[in-house]
Amino acid sequence: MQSALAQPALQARRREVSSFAASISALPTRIATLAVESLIAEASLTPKPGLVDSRGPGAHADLDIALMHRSARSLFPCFREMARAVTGMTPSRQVREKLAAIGRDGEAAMFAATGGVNTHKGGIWSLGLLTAGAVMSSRPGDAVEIASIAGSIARHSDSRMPSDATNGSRVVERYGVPGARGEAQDGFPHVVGVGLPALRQARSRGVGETFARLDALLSIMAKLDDTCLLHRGGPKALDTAKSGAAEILRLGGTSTQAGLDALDQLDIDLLELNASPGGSGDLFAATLFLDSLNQLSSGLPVDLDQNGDFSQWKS
Ligand SMILES: CC(C)(COP(=O)(O)OP(=O)(O)OC[C@H]1O[C@@H](n2cnc3c(N)ncnc32)[C@H](O)[C@@H]1O)[C@@H](O)C(=O)NCCC(=O)NCCS
Ligand SMILES: Nc1ncnc2c1ncn2[C@@H]1O[C@H](COP(=O)(O)OP(=O)(O)OP(=O)(O)O)[C@@H](O)[C@H]1O
Repeated sequence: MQSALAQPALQARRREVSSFAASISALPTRIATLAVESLIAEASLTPKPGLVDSRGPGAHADLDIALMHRSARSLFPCFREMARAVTGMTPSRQVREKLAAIGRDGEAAMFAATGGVNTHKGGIWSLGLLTAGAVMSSRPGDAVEIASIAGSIARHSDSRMPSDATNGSRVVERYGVPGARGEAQDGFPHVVGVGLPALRQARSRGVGETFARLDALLSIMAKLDDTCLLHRGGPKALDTAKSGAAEILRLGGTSTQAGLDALDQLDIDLLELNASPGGSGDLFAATLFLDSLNQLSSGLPVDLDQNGDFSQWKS
């Protein structure tokens, strides 16, 4: 029988256990919310070259910003389900196949929300794997570990993967580039080795969040073999995007007038080629996601919705 003295200690322990249980069960919701907010912040970031932003559809006649936001919100159950499914698991073929099944349902939800338009196929893939990596990581907020766990999952095979050729698989074969699958299997080098360092470096220069985000996106574009660009406009579109992005950064980035002028020119060049860096957009959203997880785990406030009205600043 419990002594009267032991009662408060027992109650405190019960409270501790139930608050731990609550924090564990809240984690999938929190992580899925950040994944959706990252996709929304990516779409809202303006002005992006070739991509949908708050000015308009870029090179995508079938897309607009409201559709991108609706699509991102439709993916909340998908990311939360992925986070729940991998809680307590380690990377394995079983995990890969479970995530793939949830991801395909997510694609169906996306197509239902958009009336059949591909808004976030690449986003489901990259953010889905990183969501799983975030749940499985023993070091919350450690971007390199999260991306490396995501890579370990992506390297397992998925026996139920459809064998039909896709836009991505065709150009991967034709041009010998890694594509979305290779990027994930390598542990997202363009997120942890390019986008995140560029975002942090731009912030440390004190340029303001919108410019820091634009510079991070351009840093990814300058290096990535983006299969969206290759599919729409072949090597010419890819070279235009890479060299145009590198030139903006060489001019000092988007917080300089010369950089902004070059950004306008790159937008015009990509629209003429009907080409858009959708893969870079996805990996930039992944960059924001890992950055927000890092801020959350450091006890810092997370505010993904920081894209000011750029048009007021621009001369
Ligand atoms: C592996 C995927 C990306 C299909 O790849 P595929 O090579 O066939 O290309 P597809 O043209 O269909 O889509 C690729 C998309 O990735 C993005 N992307 C393009 N280039 C890159 C790149 N270098 N790195 C990252 N993403 C890129 C673009 O948005 C592009 O639209 C994925 O859609 C898939 O297999 N989905 C099935 C369900 C699944 O596994 N879901 C998620 C599990 S976590
Ligand atoms: N802001 C953005 N604007 C447009 N696409 C984006 C944006 N951010 C990410 N993307 C990614 O780009 C991809 C859309 O590219 P695209 O329209 O070329 O796809 P597709 O269906 O493969 O090709 P197509 O429409 O030429 O047949 C999506 O999978 C999405 O993940």
